[in-house]
Order: sequence, then C-alpha cells, then structure tokens
Amino acid sequence: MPLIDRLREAGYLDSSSEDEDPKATKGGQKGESKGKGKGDGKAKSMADSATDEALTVSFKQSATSTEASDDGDDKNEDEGSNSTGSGTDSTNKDTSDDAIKAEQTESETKEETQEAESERESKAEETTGTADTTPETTRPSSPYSDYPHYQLSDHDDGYGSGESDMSEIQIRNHEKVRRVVNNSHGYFNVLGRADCLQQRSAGTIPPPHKYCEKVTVNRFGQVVRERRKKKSQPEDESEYRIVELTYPTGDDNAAEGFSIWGFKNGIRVYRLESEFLPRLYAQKVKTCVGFDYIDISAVCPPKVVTVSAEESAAKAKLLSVTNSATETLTDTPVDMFVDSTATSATNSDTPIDKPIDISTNRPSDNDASMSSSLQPTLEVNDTFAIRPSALGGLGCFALRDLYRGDHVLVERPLIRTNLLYLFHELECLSPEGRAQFEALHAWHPDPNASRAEQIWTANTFIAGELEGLFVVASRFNHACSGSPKQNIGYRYDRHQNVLVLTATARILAGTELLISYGKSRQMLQDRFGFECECGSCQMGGESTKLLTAEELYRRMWS
Ligand SMILES: C[S@@+](CC[C@H](N)C(=O)[O-])C[C@H]1O[C@@H](n2cnc3c(N)ncnc32)[C@H](O)[C@@H]1O
Repeated sequence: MPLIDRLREAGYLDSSSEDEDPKATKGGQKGESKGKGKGDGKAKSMADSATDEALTVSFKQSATSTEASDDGDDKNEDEGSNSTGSGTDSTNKDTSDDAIKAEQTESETKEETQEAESERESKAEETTGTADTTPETTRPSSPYSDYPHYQLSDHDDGYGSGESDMSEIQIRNHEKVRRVVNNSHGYFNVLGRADCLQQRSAGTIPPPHKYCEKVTVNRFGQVVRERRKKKSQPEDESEYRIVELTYPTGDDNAAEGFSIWGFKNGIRVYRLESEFLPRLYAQKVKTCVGFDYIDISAVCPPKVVTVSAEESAAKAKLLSVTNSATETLTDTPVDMFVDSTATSATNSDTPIDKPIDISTNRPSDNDASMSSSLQPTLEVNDTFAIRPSALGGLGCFALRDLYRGDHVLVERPLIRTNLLYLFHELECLSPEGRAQFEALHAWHPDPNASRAEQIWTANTFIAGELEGLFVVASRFNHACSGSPKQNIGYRYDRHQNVLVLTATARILAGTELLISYGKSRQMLQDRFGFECECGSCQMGGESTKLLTAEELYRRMWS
C-alpha cells in the first residue's frame, strides 16, 4: 500500500484538518500558494520516494510521538481537558442532539478504529525492531546528534527550488502540528525529549493532558466539542512544538520560516529550520521570542562562499582593485576570492590595476607536508601553502613570487562573535566547522581556560566590533611591524564580512608569509605565549595582567 494511504489510514494525515483549523493553515499564507494543490502531490512524491521501509517507520515514529503531544498551544484542547463528555451547545438542544450524537459516535468509532490499527502497527514495528533502523550514515549531520533523529524525507530537492523543496505533513487535526520538511538535509530533529522528561519528573513541566478537544461548527450551525482521549501517553511526548514564523521582510521568498522549539540541557531552544531565513531574522526572533538560544545551524550553516569561474569573470569585470605603491590596503569591497593573476609585475612599486580572478587550485592537493586535517578547510588559493614553520607549529609559505598589493587571502569568518556568545556559536557549527575550529592552535595565559577559549584567544582577529575566527588566516605567524620579515598586511572588510590579507612587499616563492600581531614583546608573551625574536619589537610596555581576548585585541589593533 502506498505510504500516503498508510499514513492516512493510520490517522497521520487528515485531509479535513486544514479547513477546520485556522492555525494549522496559517502557513498557507505562503504555503498555500506554494504548497496548496500540491499538498497531495507532495505527499505522493514522498510516498513515491519512500522505497525504504525505514523511512516509513521513522516517519511514523515521529508522527506518533508528535501527535501525542499537548503543548498547550491549542487553546481548544486546554479548555476541554476537564470535561467529561461532548459539550454540545445547549441553546440548540432541541434541533439536533441526535445528529450531534450520531456524528460524535461516528467520529469516536472512526477514531478508535484508527487508534487500534495504529497501535497494532506500532506494536508490529516494535516487535520487528524496525523503528531505529535508519542507517547512521544516511542521517545528516546535526549539532543535536545526541537527540532522536527522524528522517522524514529522503528525496533531495535542493536548496531554494521553490515548491519542490517543501513538504507538509499535517499530523492529526486536533494536534495542530505541522511538519515542514524544508531544509536541504530533509531531517527533523526532535529536541530535548530527554531533558523534558527530567524536567517533568522534577515537576517543572506540567504533565500532558489526557484529553484533547476539537471545537467545530457542524452543519446545523452548532458548536460541537469533540473530546478525544489521547491515543497513547509516552512519557516524553509533549515538550516540543513545531511552529511557523512569518517575517515581514518585504521579500516573498525570504518571508517564511519554520521552526521547532524544545529544550536542550534545560535551555529553551528555538531551532529555525528554513533556509530562507537570514541570520538577521534569526536574531530578531531571538529578541522577539525571548528564547534562551536560537539554533540557526540549519538556517545559516557556516560555509565558505566559493565563486564559480563564470561568476568570478563577471565580477572581475565589475571589480578591479587598485592599489597604489603607498597604500597597500584598499577600501574597495572585495569578494570571496584570491588573486592569482599577478604573475608579471616587475617590482613592488608597480601600481596594480588588474582584474581579480579566482583560483580554486588548492596547494594542499599537491602538498604532502600539509596536515590532512587542513585539506578540507577552505578554498585556499595557489598563492601559499600551509606547512610546518620554524617559528612553531604551522605557517603559510608563498608558492610563487608575490608583489606588493597582491591579495593573498580573502576569507570569511568561521565564527564572528565575542567571548560571551562563543559557546553558543560553537554549538551552531557544523561538525566540519567544529573540526576546523578544534584543529587550530590553542593557547591561553590562564591555564584553567577551556580549550575553546584557548583556541579563541590564540587565533581571533578584530572583525568590526566583534572578533572573528578565520580558519586559514589563523595559520599566519607573526613578525613585528617594522621588521623586514613582516610582509603581509590585513584588514577586515565589514561590508563583505571578510578578512583580506595583502602582500606589503615583494615576496619570493618559499618565503614564510608573516603578519603582525602587535609590537610589544611583553604583550606577545602574555597574549600568545611566545617570545618574539625579530629584533624590531619593543621590549617593555604592556602589563602582564590577564586581559580578556577583547581587551587584548583592542589594545593590539585599535
Ligand atoms: C595564530 S597562531 C599562528 C599559527 C600557528 N603557528 C599554528 O600552528 O597554528 C599563533 C601562534 O603561533 C606561534 N607563533 C606565531 N608567530 C610566532 C613567532 N614569531 N615566534 C614564535 N612563535 C610564533 C605562537 O605559538 C602563537 O601563539
């Protein structure tokens, strides 16, 4: 039997519910135009694509646990939870008591049949042990991998493909729960169930209602209250909620978002799931909704923007950066590219006025000395390679002759924040991002500092009013400004949110590329734990007092 029919039979899809439940159809503000009329088709496409039994089972599992929830969102449910029978409107008693009863009986019978069937099915699932058979490898990565993970859809419609990437599954009208599979990962992660259990046992979360109630107007114009006993009451059922958000962005495509909230480690987590939502709106939601933590990893996965060759060529036409001999760093906005076209400049004083190209050649591909953990990091160019340095750890080395004004690296931050929000930001990182972070050099003047703080302190650059962690730029070692060894300058471009590293002198292939972290030997010692021996740095000056990363950096680069 096709999945769609099985879902319907089991009561997980209710075609009448959209009309009856204004809240549930609210998403139709947008979803209707996109999804209406395709609701069935979408479900069908799910059914069609559901060749894998595990998909069906895990969906059911999700639906079962979801539908059992009573999160208090539904006023109707709450109101009716204490009544003992159907609450027919008393003013119209004489006309249609019988009809109402008949309807109710019919509805209850139907409900019971569905419940019985569904129970049978879930028992069968338990017995056969299929409920958790979704192979781990097929599951998309998630920062919440410690929580149950339900794969709802295995078809990959890709990002932003309009209608096709949105599936709506309404799970029982009286539950008013909507599931929107609207991210490229196609996963649904139920948050915080274990924590909810804990909180409930601690008495901080009210127990779920045993009944829910649906209020409708029947064909005689009477208000009918249908009270239903909830199907099953698994203990961990209710403390998450799927909601939808609509943002008045003025841009239709960006105006919709879907999210889930729940608890994680006792913290209310609001997980935004729409790819359409920019980070800005996530922040707005955070402010408006007042949640403790907004998980935006599904919305804004940290990623490096790679410009395609065509895009690059088009941009190169529009954008040409001119660097004068005296001004090595330009204010011209830059894109995420690396300049690899400077091959024939004759000396460092030659003004550079050339189009910017992008190179996607990674030195790491050919460079055996490069740590394998670095290879997948970023779109590194053919200008330099990261290798072990005589100064300590790794460093960046010119792969070819460079000229003053050459852009060596343009990089977006993996994280841009301040210490206060560092840990939240870390939680938002993808596993790959987290691995990139963890691979960085770590040092902190306070031996009790966490590793995250050590990494943050040892690597961040000032990025506007915040600090930014740039995975590749972090590998550049230091030479004091004024020292002949310092050959790279940098600036943060706040418009593009990129750090731009530029050659400040003629650099021969093989030379280590060095930026200046500051000029005080004491500060370098306090802040980075190394003694600079360049000879150009100043001896005394800075206090040895432990400063925050922000304070330290402010002193260094303000
Ligand atoms: C931002 S990291 C630079 C990359 C680092 N070498 C690595 O392996 O990732 C800063 C650290 O590099 C080392 N370092 C950078 N410049 C140095 C220098 N001139 N002399 C000695 N150590 C240096 C210090 O350990 C410093 O804390």
